[in-house]
Amino acid sequence: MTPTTRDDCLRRDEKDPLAGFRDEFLLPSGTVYLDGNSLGALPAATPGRVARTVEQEWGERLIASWNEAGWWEKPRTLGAGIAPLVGAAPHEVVVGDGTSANLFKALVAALRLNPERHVVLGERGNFPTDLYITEGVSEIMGAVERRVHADNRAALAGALAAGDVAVLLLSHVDYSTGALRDMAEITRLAHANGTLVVWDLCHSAGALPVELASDRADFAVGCTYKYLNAGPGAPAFLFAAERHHAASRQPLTGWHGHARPFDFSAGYAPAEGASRFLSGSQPVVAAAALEASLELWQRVDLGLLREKSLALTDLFIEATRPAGLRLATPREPERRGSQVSLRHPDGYAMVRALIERGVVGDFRAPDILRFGFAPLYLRYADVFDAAQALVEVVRSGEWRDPRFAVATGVT
Ligand SMILES: Cc1ncc(COP(=O)(O)O)c(C=O)c1O
Ligand SMILES: Nc1c(O)cccc1C(=O)C[C@H](N)C(=O)O
Repeated sequence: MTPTTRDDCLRRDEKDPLAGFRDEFLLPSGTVYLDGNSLGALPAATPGRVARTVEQEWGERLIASWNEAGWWEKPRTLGAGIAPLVGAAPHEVVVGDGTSANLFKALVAALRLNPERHVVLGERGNFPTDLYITEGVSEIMGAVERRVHADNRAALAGALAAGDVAVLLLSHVDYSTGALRDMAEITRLAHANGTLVVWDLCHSAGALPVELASDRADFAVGCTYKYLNAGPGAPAFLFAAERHHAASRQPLTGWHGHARPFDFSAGYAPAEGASRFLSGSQPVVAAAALEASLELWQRVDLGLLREKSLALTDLFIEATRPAGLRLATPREPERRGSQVSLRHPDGYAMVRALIERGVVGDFRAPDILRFGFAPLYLRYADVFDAAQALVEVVRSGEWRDPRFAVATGVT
């Protein structure tokens, strides 16, 4: 049942089995933070962990820490920490580089695994880096890029049925509308047409349970700075299904992906397993922040997380109805990520006015007011208050104040 009053929400908060996690985050007071789908909140354990890496591991033990503190192994140990959150085996995930770089590696590897074909199928309206990297990969690989509407099943099936698609790249959850795609069904359809699939998990890792192995995904990439709370610019992850390990050839053949890096030999030989997707040295200090957040994430029941996420998005959708904004997010729970998007041509000013009231969401062109729901640190009462604030902003017309119309840097 969707709570309908603030008192209902307070009662839901009292019974919430995930409520205790809120105290494990450092949140500014007086703010309802609905932008954890862009930059997640700071775990309370992170500053201490980063300080330990800097002061003790680096400051005191210097070079010895590559072995003693496990720095060399971090891409694999952190990958193993992400694996249960995305339904993968520990040795199928490595951490390193950024999402864009990992997309590049995964797309090239997938194209090379399907050498008879030369089409990369992407989706219209995907996050721009996915579009741009696909463009770059296609140029370098002599491939042809096509785009379909991912949520139009007939169009997707038709594009795959052409029989020339080497690889399909999709976002599991759309960054703009929050639409959740059926990974199992789409992957099955792609495979039936001889196509490999790369999934972008930026908006699903830590937002909902993901089942890469049982859904038969080929490759996946994702960032750790949104729902996984690892901090701005934190290292990303790459999943490669075990069945592709031996034959995969990625293009950024640096020494961290070499079979025997300390032989310092003149020729490249790929490492075993997903490690062959690594390239060069990784930001160890940033990795410490990811390690701290993953320790917290190991204790999260993803079933409970999904239940609360759907309850929060449902509450927000219902409680913002009086604002009269058009819903861009699917109403059916099984088609929704952990986000609610509403449309209005003056959405930018509305979001700015809302931020002034202490409710932080964001705006995505051309007309999307976007709100992310991180179940570990959001309370039902917060969501109720945020919805009320949005209704008041829209109804009062306070967003018409000219100072809210001026675009300001990063949004
Ligand atoms: C779907 C998606 N892919 C990729 C990215 C980002 O890529 P990178 O981490 O390389 O900046 C984002 C957000 O920034 C995203 O929403
Ligand atoms: N990665 C970001 C960045 O480096 C700067 C500003 C914003 C971001 C984001 O993550 C945006 C986010 N992917 C989005 O869905 O809009």
